[in-house]
Amino acid sequence: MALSFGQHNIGIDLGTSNTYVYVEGKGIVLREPSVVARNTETNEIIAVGEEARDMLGRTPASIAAIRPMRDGVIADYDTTVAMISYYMKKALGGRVGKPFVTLGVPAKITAVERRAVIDAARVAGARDAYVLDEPFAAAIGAGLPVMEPTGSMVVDFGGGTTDVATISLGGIVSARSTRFAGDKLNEAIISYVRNNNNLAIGESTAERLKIEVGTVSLEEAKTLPACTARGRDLLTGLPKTVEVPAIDIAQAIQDPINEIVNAIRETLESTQPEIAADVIDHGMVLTGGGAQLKGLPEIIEGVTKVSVHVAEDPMDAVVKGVGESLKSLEVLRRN
Ligand SMILES: Nc1ncnc2c1ncn2[C@@H]1O[C@H](COP(=O)(O)OP(=O)(O)OP(=O)(O)O)[C@@H](O)[C@H]1O
Repeated sequence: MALSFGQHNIGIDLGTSNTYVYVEGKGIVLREPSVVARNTETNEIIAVGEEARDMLGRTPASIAAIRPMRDGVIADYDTTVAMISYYMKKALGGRVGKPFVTLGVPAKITAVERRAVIDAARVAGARDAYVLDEPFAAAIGAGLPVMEPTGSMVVDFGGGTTDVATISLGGIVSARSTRFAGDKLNEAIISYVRNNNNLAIGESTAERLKIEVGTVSLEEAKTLPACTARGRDLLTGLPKTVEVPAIDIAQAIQDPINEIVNAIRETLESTQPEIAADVIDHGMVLTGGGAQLKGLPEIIEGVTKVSVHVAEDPMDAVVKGVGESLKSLEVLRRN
């Protein structure tokens, strides 16, 4: 679409864990955590992004560090508006004029949840807003031939949802969305360490342990060093440090990983035969932060017998795809 002076198109991956922003003509300009810190009395915004993330689990009564997105959808509308508005201004720098905004959303959310994302972007200052299904965007971002008469399969393993979809001829053929994703892995680690080490740890510590170990393979985990976890001893109530073996972390995340592998298997089972045949030929592509877990492609291949590839820069795939789609914004606007 030809833009007149002062108009800009931007694409946003409004994720449960991270928000990425793409500005047409510039590419990805911002990658920040989806966290906002507010003063609990005045509601004033104190920090957004990394600075706010560092406050998670460490705030006094006067400050609330909030993750406004949960399970892929808006959980706190006003805070989401404030976050989008902040990131839009940051991404556009001093540029004037309201942008057209396209946002990625999980494929299986309700019409009301979709509407809330569009409204939030408009209230945050968008001239107008559109949404694009995240697995479709991820497939574009991963370079899959989404417009061709051939079946492609993508698994977008994010923080709040894992979206699984088969795509052909510019549309989603079948999709599944499960809330088993990065946050559920963190919850599983918190509960494992609580039960095995009598230690209460926070979300950020669980996230660090998961990324440090970085594997779902029990064999590989046996070869890795233990991780240090600090938290509150549940027996004495005092601060404590423990060494958690890597195998414990890999073990802790087995159940949610199995749920994700099941969602992939079920999607394949409900796929039309021609699409299934294409997927066998080309394999499936993993995107999102969770795609970086080592051993995951092998587990999925073992269950589905389909080859699995991890996209280049898997966390950028959705925003890249949304960015690519801005070129067809005229089509989105007409629809
Ligand atoms: N190296 C890594 N190994 C394992 N998990 C990782 C790694 N890096 C990031 N993650 C996880 O990926 C998730 C974030 O991924 P991503 O930014 O793609 O999700 P999101 O877009 O915010 O979420 P959603 O799409 O579900 O709304 C977090 O749960 C994070 O812990």
